Amino acid sequence: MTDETELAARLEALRRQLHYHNHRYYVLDDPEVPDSEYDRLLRELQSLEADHPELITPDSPTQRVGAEPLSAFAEVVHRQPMLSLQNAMDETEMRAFDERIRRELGVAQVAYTAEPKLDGLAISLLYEDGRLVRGATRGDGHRGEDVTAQVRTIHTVPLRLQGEDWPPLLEARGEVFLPIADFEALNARLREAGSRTFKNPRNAAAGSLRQLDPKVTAQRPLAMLCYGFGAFDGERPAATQSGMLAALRRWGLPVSPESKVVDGIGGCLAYHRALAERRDGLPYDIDGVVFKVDDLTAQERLGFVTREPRWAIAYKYPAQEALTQVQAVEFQVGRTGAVTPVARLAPVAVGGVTVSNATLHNLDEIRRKDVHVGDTVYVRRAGDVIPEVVRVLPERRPGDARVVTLPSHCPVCGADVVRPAGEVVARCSGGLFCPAQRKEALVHFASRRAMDIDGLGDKLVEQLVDKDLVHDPADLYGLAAETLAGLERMGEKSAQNLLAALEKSKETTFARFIYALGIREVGEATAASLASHFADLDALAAARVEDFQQIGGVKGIGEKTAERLCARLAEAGDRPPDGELADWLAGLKIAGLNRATIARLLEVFGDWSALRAARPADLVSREDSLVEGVGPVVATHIVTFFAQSHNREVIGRLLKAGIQWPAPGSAAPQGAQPLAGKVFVITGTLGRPREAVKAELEALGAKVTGSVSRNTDYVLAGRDAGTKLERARALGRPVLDEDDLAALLGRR
Ligand SMILES: NC(=O)c1ccc[n+]([C@@H]2O[C@H](COP(=O)([O-])OP(=O)(O)OC[C@H]3O[C@@H](n4cnc5c(N)ncnc54)[C@H](O)[C@@H]3O)[C@@H](O)[C@H]2O)c1
Ligand SMILES: [Zn+2]
Repeated sequence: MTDETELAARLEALRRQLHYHNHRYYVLDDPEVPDSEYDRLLRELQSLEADHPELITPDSPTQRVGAEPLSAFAEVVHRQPMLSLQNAMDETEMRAFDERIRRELGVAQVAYTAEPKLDGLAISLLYEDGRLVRGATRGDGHRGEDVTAQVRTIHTVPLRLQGEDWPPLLEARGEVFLPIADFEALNARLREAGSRTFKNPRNAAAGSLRQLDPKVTAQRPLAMLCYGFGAFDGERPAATQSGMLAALRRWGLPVSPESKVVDGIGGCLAYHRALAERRDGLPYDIDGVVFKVDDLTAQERLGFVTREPRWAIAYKYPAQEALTQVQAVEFQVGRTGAVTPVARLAPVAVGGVTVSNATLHNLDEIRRKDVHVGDTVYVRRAGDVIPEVVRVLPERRPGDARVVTLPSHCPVCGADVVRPAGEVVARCSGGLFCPAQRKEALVHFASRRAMDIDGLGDKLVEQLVDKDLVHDPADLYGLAAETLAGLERMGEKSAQNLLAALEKSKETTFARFIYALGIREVGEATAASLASHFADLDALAAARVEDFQQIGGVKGIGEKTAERLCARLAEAGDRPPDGELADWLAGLKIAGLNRATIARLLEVFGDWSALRAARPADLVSREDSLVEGVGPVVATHIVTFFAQSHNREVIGRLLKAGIQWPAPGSAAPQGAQPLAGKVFVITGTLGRPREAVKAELEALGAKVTGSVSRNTDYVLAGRDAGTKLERARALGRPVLDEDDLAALLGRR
C-alpha cells in the first residue's frame, strides 16, 4: 500500500467514525464514547486535513456543526447560523488566541466577557413583538428542529418579554441544561421504571428537550441561561456583548450570574482559575469558560470561519468522562462487614485527577451494568460525586473477559460471606474476629448497653488495635496494667480503672452478652428475646434457621379467604358426610380455596367439628417468629455467625476469661411464689424493660417462654403486640395487660 492510499483510508475511517458518533450524540442523545475519545478522533482528522488541505471534503465532520435535524420535528431555518466554538485546551492555546485577537485588532489589551460554558444544548428563542414565537435547536447550524412546544414548558423561559425597549424581532440564544441533582434524580426514576438511563446531564437535557411529546419535557426540570443573541431587528441597545447581556436580563431573559467582563489575557486566566476552584461545587456541569470579545464592532471585524466565530473561544476544563479498562474487581470489607466491589481501573485522568478506582456499589449494580473484568468502561467524575463506572462498551469486550462473582469468603478474614435473600448488601459473618470490623466490634462490645466497660471508648480502641495489642474482644481481658499505662493519655490510675471496669463487666446478663457479640441485626430487644427463648448459649449456638420460625395456619390461605370460609361454615346447616367434606368445601366456590388448599386444610383441621371451631386467624397461612424480632433474615445472620469457628473460638475465650450471667430461674428468691408453675409469654412493648418484667415474673415462680401454645397460661401483651397476641386469641389463652397483671398479683 502506498502512503497516499493509507492516508486516504485513515481519513475515511476517521470520518466514518466521527459521523457515527455525531449521530449517537446529536440525534440519539446517547453517545457511545466520552467526549475525550471523540475529541481525540476529531483532532487527528483536523491535523491530517491541515497537512493535506486538498483532501478536505465538504461533508467532513471538521466542516460542519452538529448533525442534521431529526425529521420527526418540523424544520427551522436559522436566520443566522448557529455556530460552534473554537477550543483552547491549555494556557498556551489560550494565550495564542488572545495574541491573534490583539494583532488583528491592533490593540494592546482586549476586554472579554467571560462566563461558564454550560454543558447542555444550544437553543434559539425567537421573540416577535415581545412574544415567544419559536424555539429551535441548533441542528447542523443552518437547519434546526422546531421545539417551540417543548421550550414553552421550561419555567425560566419567558413567554413574553418584560419592559418596553425590546426590538420588534429578537433571537435570544442560550443553553438548555439539567442541574446535576435533577439529573441524578431523573436517572434514579428511569432506572426504577426499567427505562434507559442517560449518561450525563448534557444527554439528559438534550433527550428531554427533544421529546416529541412536550408533556414528557414538562416533567423534566430543565433550566436555561442566555449567553447571546442572533437575529436582531432594530437599534441595538448596547455596543458591547456585556451590554447586550444586560439588556437581555432587563427583558426578563435568564442570564448567568457568573457572566462578567475581564481585562486581557490576565483577566481571562484568573477567571478560568477561580471558576475551576468552584467547579466541583457548582450545581450544574460545565466544561470550560467561554470568552468573547466584548466590543461588538470588533466582533464584526473579526468575523467567522467555517464553523466558528473568530471572536470567541471555549477554554476547556479537564474532561469529566473518560474511557479506561477494568483490570480487576476487588471486594472491600467495611467497618460493619459490608462487602463492596471496587473496580481497579487502568489509571485515567478524569475531571483533573487521576482515577484508578471506582465503586461498583454492589453485585446487583455489576449485573445491571454487566461489568466484566477486562471491559472497556466509561467513567465519570463530576461535582462532588465519587468516580463512577457509567457503562460498559460491550463491543470492546475482549475474549478473555471474566464475569464478576461475589466471593464466598471474606477477603480479609476468610469467614463466610452472606447475602440473605432480598438483601442488596453482602456481609462478612466474622464479626468477632474480622480485622476489617475489629474496631467497630470492640467499640460495640464495650458500649454501655452491651458489656458496659467504662473508659473503653473509640480513642482507646483505636490505639489498642493500631498497636496490635487487641485483635478481638477476648484479648481485652488479658490486658496487663503496664501495657495500658504505656498508652497515650493513659496513666497508672486510668489503667487501674480500666482493669477494674473489665473485671466488673464479667458479671453480666445473657441478653447483654448476646447483644455485645454484635451479630448483624441483633439489637438490644432482639437479644433480650433470644435470651428468654433459649435456655443457654449452647442452645442458641446450636439453633438452625427453622428453629426460629413456626409455620402456622394453612399454606395458601390468605386473610380474605379465611374470613369467607369461616362465615360460610358458620351459616352451614347440615354437616356433610365425612367422606364428602372435600367436595363440599370445593362446592362453596370460595376464591382462593382450590383443591390443593382444601387438601392441606383438611390435613390440619381433620374433621367437621375442628373446622367449625376454627377462627379466621387459625386458618391464615403465616410464618410466625418464635422469637420476637427474629424473622428469616435475622435467623440467617444468627446461624451463620455461630457457624464461624473463629467466632465460636472467641466466645469460648470470653467465657474462659470469666464472663458469666445468672442462669434463668436461679435468681428466684426464696419468698412467696404465687406464680409457681405458670407459663407466661410476653409480647409487645411494655411500660418497663421486658427483661425486668421477665425477671420479676420468674422471681414469682413463673416460667417465661417465647411462643404461645396450648400450655401457655397467660399472655402478657403490651403495645403493638402482633402475631403472638393473635395466636393467643386463636387458642383462647387468657391475655393480660400490665394492669391486669398487677391486679392478678393483688397489687391493685
Ligand atoms: N461523545 C461523542 O460521541 C460526541 C459526539 C459529538 C460531539 N461531542 C462533543 O460535543 C462537543 C462539540 O460540540 P459543539 O460543536 O457543539 O461544540 P461545543 O459544545 O464545544 O461548543 C459550542 C456550544 O457551546 C455552547 N455554549 C455553552 N455556553 C456558551 C456560551 N457562554 N457562549 C456560547 N456558546 C456556549 C453552545 O451550545 C454552543 O453551541 C465536544 O465537546 C465533543 O466532544 C461528543
Ligand atoms: Zn471478614
